Amino acid sequence: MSKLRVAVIGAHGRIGSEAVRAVEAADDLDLVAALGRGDRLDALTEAGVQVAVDLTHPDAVMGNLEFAVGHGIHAVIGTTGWTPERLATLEGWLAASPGTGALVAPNFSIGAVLTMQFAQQAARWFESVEVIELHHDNKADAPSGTATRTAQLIAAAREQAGRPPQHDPTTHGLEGARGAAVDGVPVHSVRLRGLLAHQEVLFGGTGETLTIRHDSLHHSSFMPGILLAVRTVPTVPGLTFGLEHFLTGTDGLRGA
Ligand SMILES: NC(=O)C1=CN([C@@H]2O[C@H](COP(=O)(O)OP(=O)(O)OC[C@H]3O[C@@H](n4cnc5c(N)ncnc54)[C@H](OP(=O)(O)O)[C@@H]3O)[C@@H](O)[C@H]2O)C=CC1
Ligand SMILES: O=C(O)C1=N[C@H](C(=O)O)C[C@H](O)C1
Repeated sequence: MSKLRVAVIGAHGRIGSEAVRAVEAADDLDLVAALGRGDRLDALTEAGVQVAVDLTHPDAVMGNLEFAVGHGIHAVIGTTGWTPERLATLEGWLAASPGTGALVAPNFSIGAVLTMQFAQQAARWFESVEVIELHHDNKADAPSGTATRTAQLIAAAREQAGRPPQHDPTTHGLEGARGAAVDGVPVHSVRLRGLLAHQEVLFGGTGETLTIRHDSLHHSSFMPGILLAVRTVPTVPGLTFGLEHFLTGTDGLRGA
């Protein structure tokens, strides 16, 4: 069977360089392009790329995707900074390129995906909830894509359960002290040298709290999810948001 022809865009970055190694090590995948800043996107078509993995920057990702999707190249996107408007634009490009698939994944690690699902499950039962995300000190976006998605899922679950908006009695204090409200859920962003990617979801009820914590300790934590996404996205046309939609069995979640 012929190997899937894969490109990594952002190939010299923290996660991109790890993705290059993971794709190279996979028997069924062929890394045919590894693009960094300033490289021409034409290299994707010249190399006959079938799936492009974007791990760049919120300022770069839309241009990369317009080119890739416009040329019928499936896309796996880990780059953050997604807004409803950006997703709608990507959906428009996909609609004009029938058969092309794109997965936008706020987080490729299984633990982070489960954290979001557990948080969604817990949300209906607790009065208070706050999200704390902690990342390395070079991260461009805040809150993280994962924390934003987690808060959105929590807010939707609370609304579905008929929970009223959270009570916040704060009337005095410094701007920002209560974090950023994502759909009404406070999200606090810590940036600290030495960290990689971590998140705590804190729930509070009568006389009890529940904390769900996830830690990505190394960029290898994202690789089984990226490889699963690369292998799956050509079979799922249109836009998919969240790796959970590709997690149909544990057998797909392997390294090389
Ligand atoms: N979904 C997930 O599971 C994960 C997502 N991420 C996300 O991935 C993105 C990258 O993170 P990280 O690796 O830490 O960041 P880095 O800054 O380490 O890497 C980004 C790389 O992309 C390069 N780049 C910038 N613009 C372009 C462009 N137009 N074309 C090609 N390359 C470009 C940068 O080059 P230069 O150095 O010259 O700027 C850099 O080498 C972030 O948005 C981050 O949030 C990260 C980890 C997991
Ligand atoms: O920038 C990072 O490092 C990460 N970005 C993603 C996010 O914003 O959620 C995923 C993970 O947290 C690592």
